[in-house]
Amino acid sequence: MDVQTTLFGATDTVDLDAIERRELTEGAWVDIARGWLPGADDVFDTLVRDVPWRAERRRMYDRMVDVPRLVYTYMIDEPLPHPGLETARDELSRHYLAELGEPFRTAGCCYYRDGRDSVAWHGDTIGRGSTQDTMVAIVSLGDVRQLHLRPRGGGDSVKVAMGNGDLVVMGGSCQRTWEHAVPKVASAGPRLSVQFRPFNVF
Ligand SMILES: O=C(O)CCC(=O)C(=O)O
Ligand SMILES: [Fe+2]
Repeated sequence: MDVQTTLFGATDTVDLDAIERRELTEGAWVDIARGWLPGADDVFDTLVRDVPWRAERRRMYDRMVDVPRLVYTYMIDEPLPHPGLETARDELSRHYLAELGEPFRTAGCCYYRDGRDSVAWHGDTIGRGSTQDTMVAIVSLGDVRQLHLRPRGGGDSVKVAMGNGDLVVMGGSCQRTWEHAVPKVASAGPRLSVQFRPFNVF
């Protein structure tokens, strides 16, 4: 019996055969695998309960504003709050090793409580993402939200729905040549995002 079979039962394994790649411009791409994470409902419940969620405030020009989502980042070697996430990270590391050249090490978590929570346009360019190709692998849990992507130089944007258990991987030059956002919506239930990143990519 392999680890995945032990954790999730014989029919539930983390299957990366069903990934579809969408090439963007300038060497950026997104991989999408729908319903990828086994036991997504259980992972959602556990994360809502057990992640030490933090509300952050940021300086915006001359005033402090609430960051419109709750966050917590599991750093290198910090145990993850659900075994399914450890399996997912290790399976992603194995699947992408030849292309990425290193494993996924950290897990950033975001909690979008309702449609008012969001993340503004940005690239994950703290650390190496500003100069090197890298990957950010997102596992989405809970209600559906849209990941919007747009080329930094201008051009058509791309919208990717992220539903419960879906995997969306941004790769290649995506963090430095494109930006991404999760816009506010009129109505949405809670959604969690877990972003696996290699060392020194934030
Ligand atoms: O909610 C998401 O899936 C994306 C979050 C994100 O882009 C980030 O935290 O850098
Ligand atoms: Fe991001």
